[in-house]
Amino acid sequence: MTDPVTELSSPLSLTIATRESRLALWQAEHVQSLLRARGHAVELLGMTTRGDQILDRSLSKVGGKGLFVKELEVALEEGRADLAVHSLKDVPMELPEGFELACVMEREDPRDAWVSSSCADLESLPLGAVIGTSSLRRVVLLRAALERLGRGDVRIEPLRGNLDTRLRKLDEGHYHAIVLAAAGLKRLGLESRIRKIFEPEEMLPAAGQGALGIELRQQRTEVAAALAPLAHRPTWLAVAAERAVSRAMGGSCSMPLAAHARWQGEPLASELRLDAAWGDPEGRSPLVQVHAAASVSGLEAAEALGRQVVELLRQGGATYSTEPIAP
Ligand SMILES: NCc1[nH]cc(CCC(=O)O)c1CC(=O)O
Repeated sequence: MTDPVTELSSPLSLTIATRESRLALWQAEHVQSLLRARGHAVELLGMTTRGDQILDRSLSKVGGKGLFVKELEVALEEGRADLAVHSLKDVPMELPEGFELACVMEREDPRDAWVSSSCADLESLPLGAVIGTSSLRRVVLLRAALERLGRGDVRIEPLRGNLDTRLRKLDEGHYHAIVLAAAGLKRLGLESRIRKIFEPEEMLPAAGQGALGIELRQQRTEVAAALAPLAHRPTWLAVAAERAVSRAMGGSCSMPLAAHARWQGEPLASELRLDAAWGDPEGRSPLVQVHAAASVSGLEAAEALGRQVVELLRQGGATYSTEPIAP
């Protein structure tokens, strides 16, 4: 009997463009090993992106759209690499002409994690405590949670840098606690740093959080065929619904927007429930939180669910981002 894998796609020689943070390298190496196991020869091409260089300012102030992916796309365009592996959360809603998201892989834990050595949770923060995060989504969700607890004394301060940098800044005592994606910590073997996982009800994740996406040039059909076995349809449809929300809200990762989809039972066979939350960055109006559910068997239905949730967000008072995106 012939191997079904080699029948489907003959062995290719592939190069993966990747950022050089520890998390990006882990993700690229993960895809590299999966492709190697299927008989392909796979090399990595490490590169630095603008997003990696900006360490002193909050990304939302810089104009976060695509800061982590542009250089990788140039490498694909120039034929120096065949594919790029991204945290889907960092991938802009609209890819540039000629590029496609060819493969969405099975999602890691999509939730946010509370990291602190001194405090078990929000409730046990001392008076005047400082939490570190620069994500506008986390800021508005934390503010809402702190307000519910009557903890107007707690401050939220900017925190930037890759995972190791952020953990170091916590350990140096600049913050009582920080909030990070559980997926990144787990991938880097730092799960023991997680003090508490926020359930989506407490802190709704960002669109695409925990999922990996593989980008390539359109018309590289032989590369797309090689990636097909790595795709995970339940994740793909869930993140398609989430990303439809971000897209319709004009969103990037620099928006105070959360969108999270979950299969209510067996993936694909049950309804997909999509939750979204939008916060006023200036904190003048309360958080808008909505959800809807539907049977979703394909991309059309997933995106329709996303648009339905956007309609609910708008009815609740959420506004589009109309700010121009800084270069
Ligand atoms: N914006 C940075 C970023 N992009 C993806 C992840 C984590 C891994 C993931 O969501 O897949 C992180 C770090 C974080 O938010 O803590």
